[in-house]
Formats: sequence, structure tokens, C-alpha cells
Amino acid sequence: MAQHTPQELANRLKDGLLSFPVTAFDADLLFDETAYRKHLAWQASFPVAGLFAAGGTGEGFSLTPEEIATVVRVAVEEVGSTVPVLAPAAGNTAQAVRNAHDAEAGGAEGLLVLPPYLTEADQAGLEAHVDAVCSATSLGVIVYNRANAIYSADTVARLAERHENFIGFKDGVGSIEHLTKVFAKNGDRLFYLGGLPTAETFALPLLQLGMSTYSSAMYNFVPEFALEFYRDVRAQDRAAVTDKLNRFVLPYIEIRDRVKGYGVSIVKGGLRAVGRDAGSVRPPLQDLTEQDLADLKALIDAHVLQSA
Ligand SMILES: O=C([O-])C(=O)C[C@H](O)[C@@H](O)C(=O)[O-]
Repeated sequence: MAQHTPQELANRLKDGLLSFPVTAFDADLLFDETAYRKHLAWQASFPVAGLFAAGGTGEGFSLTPEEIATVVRVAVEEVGSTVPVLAPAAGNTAQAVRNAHDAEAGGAEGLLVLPPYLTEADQAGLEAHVDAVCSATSLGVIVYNRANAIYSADTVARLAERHENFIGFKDGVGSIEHLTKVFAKNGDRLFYLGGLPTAETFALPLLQLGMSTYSSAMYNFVPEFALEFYRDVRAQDRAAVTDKLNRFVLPYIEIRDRVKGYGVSIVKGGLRAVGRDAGSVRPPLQDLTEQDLADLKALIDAHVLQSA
């Protein structure tokens, strides 16, 4: 049973950093519950506003619906008493609705609707997809605007009008024009979170567009740095943000961009580099090469851990 109403959840999430934990796998790439619990307990020992289990960084797209239900249940058991746990609603509409039911039964506080797989989709279809998820649950629902799921300002407004439990808009595209339209039309009815790869890169400019928070993948392995970065963003301390971008974030995305899919792999690489291994990524992703991992470790050692 959720402890927050959808509006309470929105209020809690909008003013703090959001954690998107990796899903730990063992040597056979099966869910490693012990390692996952250990990772979550560490993640929740810092002041984050919410924890999104089996999101993008959590390789939700590589998990079966049964695995997603298990991962979410385990996250709620492990950290749900201290931080709200949100679950993915992924894939086709039937699967997303099933994820919503499982999440509610497992004690999650909210849902993130991930883009459906493969097919192109336009507004009426996307609206029907989100309608189905919102109607299937009393949990707060956030849509992830990315890839084949681009929600127009009007679609967002209609969904917000119809569903009290529709609470948030997460963006993974970064179109200033689109975000301006969505925010101008929907204002404070929703909260807005940045979800571009390595969201720190865009956090300060997106704050001006109404995005008061973001999903931090790097929070997985350098939580104190990520929280300090978020504080600098919210204080609009441009000098401190620029210093951290130059020192760590921009060299980090240079490594991330060496191979497609490294946006997730580099996070598991970061955990390996700081001695908190959560296993390999599942195909179609691939692990960092030895050289890329060594470069990442040197970067973390020199510019994050030294100054922590
Ligand atoms: O679902 C997810 O993991 C994401 O939103 C992607 C990342 O958290 C992204 O914001 C990042 O890489 O910082």
C-alpha cells in the first residue's frame, strides 16, 4: 500500500535528486538479489528524493515482467521505508498495465511510463497508452518523453485533466521549444524532471525551463559528488557547476560516447571502479573495455574521490 498520495509523491520528488539504480546481475546475468540489496541500502543512505527501480539505467528494457516485479518488490522491501520507490511501466500497453498492477501489489509509490518498443507512435495512440496505465492504478504516474514516445503539450494537458494521478513529465530529448510549450501549457499542474543521458550535463539550463530535478545515473557510484552537483544547480551557482563539468562530467561523457549503449555500461563500470561491483550488463549492451574502464577509474580517482 503506497504511503504517499500522487500529489504528495510529486511534492517530494520535485525538490531532490532522483536515483536510478543499476540492477545487479551475477556471472550468469541473472538477477543478483543480495548484491542489489547491498547497492540499494548504500544508495538510500544518502538524501535522495526517490529511487526508480528497473529504469533505463536499471536495464528495465532487458528484464522480463516477472523480473521487474521481483526487482521492484525487493527495492521496496530494502529501502521503501526511507525513500519512495517507483517502478517502470514498460513495453506494450498490456505489459505496462501489468507492470502497474505488479508495482502496486509490490508496494511501489509511483510509476514511470517508458517508451514502448520499436513502433512509431503518434499523439492519439500515446494518449491511449498512458490512459490505460493511469486508469489501471492509483499510483502517481510520470511519462518519459523520449524516443518513439514524444508527448505534445496538448496531449500532456489532456492526460493531466483526465487523470489526477498523472503527476510528472520526464524529458530525454532536450528540445527547448518542446519543453517551453509543455511547461507553458501545463505549469505547476505537473513536476518536470530531466532525463537526458548523463543528466548533469544539462541540469543548469533545464532548470530555467522548469525542470527542478533530474535522474542521476552517476549517483550510482559517486553519490556525494552527484548530490553536491545538484545543490550547486539548485543554488544556480554557475561557477561551481562549470568547475564540476570540466573536472568530471565532460571527460566522463567523452568515455561514455566511445561505444553505443555505454550510457548504462559506464555506470556499472563506475561501480566496478569504486569497488562496488554490480556485475555486467545484459545484451544488447556491452561492458566497458579494459582500457575504457581504466580511463574511467583514473578519472574518478583523480577528480571525484580525491576531492570528496
Ligand atoms: O531511466 C534512466 O535510467 C534515465 O533516466 C537515464 C539516466 O538516469 C540519465 O538521466 C543519466 O544518464 O543521467
